[in-house]
Amino acid sequence: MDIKLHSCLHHPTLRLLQEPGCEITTCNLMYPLFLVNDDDAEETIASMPDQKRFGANRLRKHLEPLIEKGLKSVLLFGVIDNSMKDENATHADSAENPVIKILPLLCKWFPKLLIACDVCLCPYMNHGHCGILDDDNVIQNAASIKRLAEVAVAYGKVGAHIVAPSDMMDNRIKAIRDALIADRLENRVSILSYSAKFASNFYGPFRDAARSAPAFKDRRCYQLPSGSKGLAMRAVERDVMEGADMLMVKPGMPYLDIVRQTKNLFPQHPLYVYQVSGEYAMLYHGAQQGAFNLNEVLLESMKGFRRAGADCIITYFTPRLLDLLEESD
Ligand SMILES: NCc1[nH]cc(CCC(=O)O)c1CC(=O)O
Ligand SMILES: [Zn+2]
Ligand SMILES: [Zn+2]
Repeated sequence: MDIKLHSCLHHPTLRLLQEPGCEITTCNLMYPLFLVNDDDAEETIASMPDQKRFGANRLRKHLEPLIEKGLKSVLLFGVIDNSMKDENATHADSAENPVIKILPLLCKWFPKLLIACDVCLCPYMNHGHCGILDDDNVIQNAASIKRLAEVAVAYGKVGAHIVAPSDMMDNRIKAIRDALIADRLENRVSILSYSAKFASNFYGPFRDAARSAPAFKDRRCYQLPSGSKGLAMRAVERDVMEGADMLMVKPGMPYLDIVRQTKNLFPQHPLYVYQVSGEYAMLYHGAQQGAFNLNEVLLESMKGFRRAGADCIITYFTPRLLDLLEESD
């Protein structure tokens, strides 16, 4: 018999039935935001068109309509002036940190919003690396994870629901887990580990947005080589054993096999995928040059993440997707 497939495809609802588990709802999206200290700031980011760094007041105005459209969760990044950076990332958790300042306001303005904080030292370090360096510019792992745990606890104390360490130091999840328990925050704060985070060229635009590019060398001594799948799975496994509540693969589109492997290995852990700044820029500019329709290509990329096994997609396109979801109702 000739096998017929077109008979499954002639109606939109029939087509949806062929995509089980790939639906995109507001719960499947997390929106990354860059926060700065000047309350009235709304700074454009050259490398990331349509994305901005917000001060508290502008952030509130920006988020109000998005919450109306169903925005469920955000991921916060603090950005400070270079003059405030030092060798110990002092302002990662000081009273002058924009995340520490704005988080309590966000909780008050939007009590239902799920708020995650990126935990790293690079945006607050004068050298731009994700850990503390010794005199030979080598990462001091023990000192780094101690500092990262302090930062995670500080974000937890001001109301973060999720702390998301992106630094990739060894055993940071255990250090953060222990510190949260010591401060009795373990029932109020989840750990979303950037468990399979690859050293990637796709982070370029972000490093401009967050002013967090390393001043010398690169991050290959602590982020994964792009071809490594065994080591990626060891990293994921280690983070699960150390107490990660949720897992992440980053970047997204070039690493869909890793998304699938991670989901297969730990199906019980919610899995995030980060469609990073370079992917954002690539789709944005590609569409602008007429290579494809942005909305169409965006929805296709979302389906791809879901099909590969991602439960939640961290994407700068979240506002656009919220509009698309409204239209499709
Ligand atoms: N550790 C900081 C951090 N957290 C998230 C990203 C990348 C996000 C993006 O590109 O959108 C980076 C950059 C890096 O590791 O160099
Ligand atoms: Zn970092
Ligand atoms: Zn190196």
